[in-house]
Amino acid sequence: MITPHTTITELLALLDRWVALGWLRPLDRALAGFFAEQDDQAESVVLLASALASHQLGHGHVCLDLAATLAAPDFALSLPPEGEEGLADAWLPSVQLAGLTLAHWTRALAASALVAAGGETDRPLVLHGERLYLRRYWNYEQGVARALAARIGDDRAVPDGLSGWLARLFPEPLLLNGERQTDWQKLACALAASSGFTLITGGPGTGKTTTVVRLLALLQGTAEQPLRIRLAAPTGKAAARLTESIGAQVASLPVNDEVRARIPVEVSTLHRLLGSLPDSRHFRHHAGNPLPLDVLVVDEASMIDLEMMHSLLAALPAHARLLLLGDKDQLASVEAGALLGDLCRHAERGLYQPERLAWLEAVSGEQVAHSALVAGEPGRNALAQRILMLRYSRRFAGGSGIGRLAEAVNRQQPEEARRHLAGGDEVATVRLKGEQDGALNRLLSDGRGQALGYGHYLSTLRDERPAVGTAYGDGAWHDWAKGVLAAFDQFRLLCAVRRGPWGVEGLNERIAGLLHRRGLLEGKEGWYEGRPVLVTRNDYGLGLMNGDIGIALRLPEEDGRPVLRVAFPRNDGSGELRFVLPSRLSEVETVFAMTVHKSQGSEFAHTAMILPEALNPVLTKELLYTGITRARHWFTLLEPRRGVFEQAIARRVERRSGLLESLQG
Ligand SMILES: Nc1ncnc2c1ncn2[C@@H]1O[C@H](COP(=O)(O)OP(=O)(O)OP(=O)(O)O)[C@@H](O)[C@H]1O
Repeated sequence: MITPHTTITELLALLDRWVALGWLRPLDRALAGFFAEQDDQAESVVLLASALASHQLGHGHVCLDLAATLAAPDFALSLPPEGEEGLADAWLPSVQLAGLTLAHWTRALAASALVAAGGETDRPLVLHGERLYLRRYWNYEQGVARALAARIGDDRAVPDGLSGWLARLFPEPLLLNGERQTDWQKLACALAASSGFTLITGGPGTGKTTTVVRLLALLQGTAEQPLRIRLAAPTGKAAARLTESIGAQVASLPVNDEVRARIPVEVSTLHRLLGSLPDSRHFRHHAGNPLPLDVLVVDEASMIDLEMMHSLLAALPAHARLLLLGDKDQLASVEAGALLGDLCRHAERGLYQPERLAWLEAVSGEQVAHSALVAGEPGRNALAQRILMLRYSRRFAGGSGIGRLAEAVNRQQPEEARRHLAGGDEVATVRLKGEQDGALNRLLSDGRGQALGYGHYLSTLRDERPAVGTAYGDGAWHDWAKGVLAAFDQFRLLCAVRRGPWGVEGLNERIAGLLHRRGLLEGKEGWYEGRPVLVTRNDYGLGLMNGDIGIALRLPEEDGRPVLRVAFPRNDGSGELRFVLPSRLSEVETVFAMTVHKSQGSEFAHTAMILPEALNPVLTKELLYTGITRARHWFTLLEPRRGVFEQAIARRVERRSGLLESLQG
């Protein structure tokens, strides 16, 4: 157990033990060892804090929150990792840290030569209140806070004729059951038209894309010079999805062709926008070489991590408008930082200044009314004036089971959520009896009712294959591959965890085996036709990004010989495919089942989510909400044990960062 008297040798032995258990990364342990060499006076609790701060980065936290760590060590540090409950209890942080007090820990850190506690710039660790940062992440957080603060203060001249434009772009009053409702989309447009920085948050189908397309029309239509507008998203998949939805929206805008032609319909990834440099965390665009644009829209902003946000803000010219779109209730990025969640912490309550609200009402002709709204305090809540939450989902309007289930989970109402799970065709739950449960196998291959399973894409693969003898280069191969990829997106199994019987790894093996047994797949190991794969690492040479999904298909070579190649969508809005030989793909894994984290930015007509048998650190209401909202038409919850769903609803992600505090000064 760690106490103020623990020696460095004892501490490093504990860290070694945690590494051996797979609880800490070798990198986290190495950092503590490095600091021990740098400072022979270092106290063991300082070295411990450095290893834990590094460990927390691997779990998405920008810093180590000392108080939260001591209050609930195992939960705060996400230990033991999923699937290892009950093992090695003596090594749990709750046991090992029991002898440490917050007062002693912060005092030791503040006194350490390794730690900047009063603005020193040459120390590798930074203590701010009860939060300990590795220097690089402190710099990112401060950089982002400074850049955002400048943009939050950036009021723009109100475009000429704003009211008229709003009336033209939003011609119909929003009616719900015959009653007039506040049109938050129109308000978001008014808010964004008068700001250099706007954040629009809303659940699935609340109209974020529609709003931004209309806003872009308004900005182009009222600009003196044509504006250079760029659209981006954190992943290729999210970019492709936005590209798809934006095209139709632009086509139906009530504006003249000149304005319409100036609204881009292509969406790139943030990496491509910034110009990623191979094998480097740096980009071609930065403060010294800013992006050549006037307006930047970033969708799926919940997936932007702190480092990316730092790079993005640095590369954005001061005059450019920035619009962030996203769903604040979704899981944050896997990397450190939960920016959207941090920035939107008060979005439900609005916190608009009375004069700002009065202006918004006057210019839009809307009445701002919602029971959750609270007025902002005079001279405060500057950030809140730039944020608008869309509150009405058109996709999940009225009686939608998926919408109601997602909302109940988001509001942490387990009983209500359970009621929605019981009702109807759209949403269903299946109680599993074991790993080889017949109902599970049927669902995976055949789906349920109209909701499809994996058998669907495999029958597309088999039945729509071009006739024998169709030549290499014939467009029929391309169309077939596109059809198979689209059919695969009709259904996906999502898992909360990677390990254990209900984790991605085991399930992928079992599903391949199942489909093989049923004669739907020719193989179940290695490369076989129909194998769906997920790219797990960016490969700039091949133009594949982490998260891209492809399917192995047999196509003819130039000489007619059939060869297995993996078809990937290009994800650049072109609708084109790229075919890659399996031998060139080293960082891929089979993806019948995928984690909820990896599914962010994607949607499937039928989404099934399987929970593990016991609660573990990753199970939170955000994870459930993100999984449920991946479903477009049908959602199925698979439960090996009753009760885990309810327990997960009761827990929230608590990402540690000081961004909001820094912004509010
Ligand atoms: N003001 C509106 N009037 C009519 N239809 C609308 C309006 N706003 C949105 N819609 C429709 O509602 C659906 C969802 O809108 P949109 O795609 O803009 O939402 P979103 O929040 O961007 O969704 P996602 O969750 O996919 O990101 C679309 O079919 C869109 O055409």
